[in-house]
This record gives sequence, C-alpha cells and structure tokens, in this order.
Amino acid sequence: MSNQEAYPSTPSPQGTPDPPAPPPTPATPSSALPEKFTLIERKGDLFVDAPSTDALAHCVSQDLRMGKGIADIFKKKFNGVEELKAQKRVVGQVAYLQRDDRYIFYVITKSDVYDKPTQKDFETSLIELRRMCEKFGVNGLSIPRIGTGLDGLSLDFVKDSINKAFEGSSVKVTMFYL
Ligand SMILES: Nc1ncnc2c1ncn2[C@@H]1O[C@H](COP(=O)(O)OP(=O)(O)OC[C@H]2O[C@H](OP(=O)(O)O)[C@H](O)[C@@H]2O)[C@@H](O)[C@H]1O
Repeated sequence: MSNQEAYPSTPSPQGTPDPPAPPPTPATPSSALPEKFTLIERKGDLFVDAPSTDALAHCVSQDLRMGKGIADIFKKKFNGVEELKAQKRVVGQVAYLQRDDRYIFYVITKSDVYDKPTQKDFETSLIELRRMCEKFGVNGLSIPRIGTGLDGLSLDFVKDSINKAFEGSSVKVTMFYL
C-alpha cells in the first residue's frame, strides 16, 4: 500500500477558516542564554573571599619555584609541586591541580624565577588559561592582580590582556585586590 493510499490528504472544505496560527515560540528564559564573559574587580583576600566553587589562577615561572609572593601562598596552601612538575608545562601553558572540586591553575608566564614575563608570553598564557577554563567547564574564575606585583606588569595591560583573551567566552572573572 503506497503512502498516498494509506494516508490520503483530506482536502479542506471550501469557506472554512484558516487553521489557527501555531502558538508563539516561548521566549528563551534568560537562564538558558549562554553566560557572557565579565571581568570585575573586588576588594578582598583571594583565599578568603573568593567563592569556594570558583577556580583560582595565578602566575608562576616554568621552574615552579614559587618562592615569593602569592605563589608562595598557593604552594603552602595547595602543595602539589611534584604533580605540577609532572605535567611538564612550559611558558605559555597552564599547569593545574584539583582541590575540593575546584581547579587551581598555574599560569606559566616566564621560564625562570629571575625573569620577568614578556607581554607576549603573558598574553599567550592567558589564551591558554581560557582554553583550560572551557575544557574543564569553568564558569567562575577568581584571580589576584596577576602579573602586577613581582612580575612588574601594569594593571591596565593585565586587564586589557584578560579582556582580549576571554572576550566571547562564558567565564566570569573576578580579580581580587587587598
Ligand atoms: N591573598 C591575596 N588576595 C588578593 N591579592 C593578593 C593576595 N596576596 C597577594 N596579592 C596580590 O596579588 C598581586 C600579585 O602578586 P605577586 O606579586 O605575588 O604575583 P605576580 O603575578 O606579580 O608575580 C608572579 C611571579 O612571582 C612569583 O615569584 P617568583 O619571583 O617567580 O619566585 C611567582 O613565582 C611568579 O613567577 C599583588 O598585587 C599582591 O599584592
């Protein structure tokens, strides 16, 4: 039996009203819209005031010495130096730990502890940080004023680099300052 015989089209009788228009497509609830990237600055202690579900990130040298500054606090708080070294990340890449269901990102911006990062390496490593956030489904990322202390980068350059690297992503970045 052909389709036509099985399901003959029923001609609509003359003069009958048009079928009712389909119901309007419900508006997409805002919660379903993809999150937009934001960078906000917030006064507070990264380790006290950042949401416990946020990933954390900071800058380190490839040798992972983390001898001073906030890197030293990260080392004392999260340990994992051997685990990080085993990832064999180089400048422009990001090593990571998982602690209490959150990611801790170690952004490698320079090769040696005595170096200062170049702007290019800093920008490259932020693009990789975004990629890692997207890879692991990170939507909340809390950071200190990365690169602006021991690494001597200007806050304006750092914020501009973050905006460029994360533009178009759905990561909400909070930059904490003391
Ligand atoms: N609890 C807290 N909450 C919020 N903000 C906090 C804070 N504690 C400190 N800050 C501030 O966070 C900014 C950056 O702090 P830093 O100067 O340490 O980091 P940086 O990114 O400039 O430099 C990294 C390189 O320095 C390190 O040591 P090495 O020399 O390499 O051994 C690494 O290894 C890297 O390579 C400064 O404003 C600090 O006041």
